[in-house]
Amino acid sequence: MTEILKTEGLSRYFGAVTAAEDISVTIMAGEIVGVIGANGAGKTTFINMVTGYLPPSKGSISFGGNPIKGLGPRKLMRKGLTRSFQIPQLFLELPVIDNLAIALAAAEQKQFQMLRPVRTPERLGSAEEILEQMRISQYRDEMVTAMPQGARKLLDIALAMLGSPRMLLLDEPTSGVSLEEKYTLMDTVMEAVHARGLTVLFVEHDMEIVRRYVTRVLAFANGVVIKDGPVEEVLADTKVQELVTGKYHEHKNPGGDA
Ligand SMILES: Nc1ncnc2c1ncn2[C@@H]1O[C@H](COP(=O)(O)OP(=O)(O)OP(=O)(O)O)[C@@H](O)[C@H]1O
Repeated sequence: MTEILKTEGLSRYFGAVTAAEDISVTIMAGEIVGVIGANGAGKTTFINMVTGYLPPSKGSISFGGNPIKGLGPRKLMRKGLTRSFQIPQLFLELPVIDNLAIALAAAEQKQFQMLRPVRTPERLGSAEEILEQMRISQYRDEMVTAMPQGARKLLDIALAMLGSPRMLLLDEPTSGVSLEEKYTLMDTVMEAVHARGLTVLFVEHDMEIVRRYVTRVLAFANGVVIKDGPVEEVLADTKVQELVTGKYHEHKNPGGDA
């Protein structure tokens, strides 16, 4: 396997708050890695730094062997590193197909030109292909507001898959999705991930989802990676149980579903 993402000493401070400290991880191409940690552990801060949404205070990041620190999200997207969000970032009052066409237009153009038509045959073709792969073709011409939460999440992930990325960072893909829908959603996402040969790193609060879909886990606590290893080994670790998994169930999963 070849290395795809490497961070060394990655840190981020907000005044006196240490959101992330000295994060050094190497992800190999094709790995499916889960990121776990209690609320405020630094998971989103880490993802934001890697995807160019937040400048690190210290440390380095390389993607495909090249340094990427300082590059913004659009440049990183063109290099093949994309993400989805905890709360889907969608144009709610536009049809689903236009959300995809606009994302494609924005990715293609150096400067987004509002007055050019976004529905070109090529973009519609790519958009329809990904809608089918994510099993949400039935919403093609619906406004995003007409979609249930699970379908919105799939659309947000579909947006991240446009333009043939190599690596996908997903921030809580199953949050806000009902227990019954979670597995269908993840099965669909993972099928697309495998079909496209993507590397995935995803933040997840549901340990059953983590067990089922990832092979390796990074456990965060207080801005630090306290354990990195095979899923069962990390979940069996006493420190992880003390600082991570116990807290989840109290804060995030009071009814077993967050
Ligand atoms: N913009 C900011 N300004 C100040 N502090 C911040 C900012 N963003 C994050 N923090 C702090 O950094 C720490 C890590 O936050 P982060 O959002 O990365 O945690 P998280 O693990 O993603 O949590 P959650 O599971 O709740 O999403 C927290 O203490 C948080 O309050």
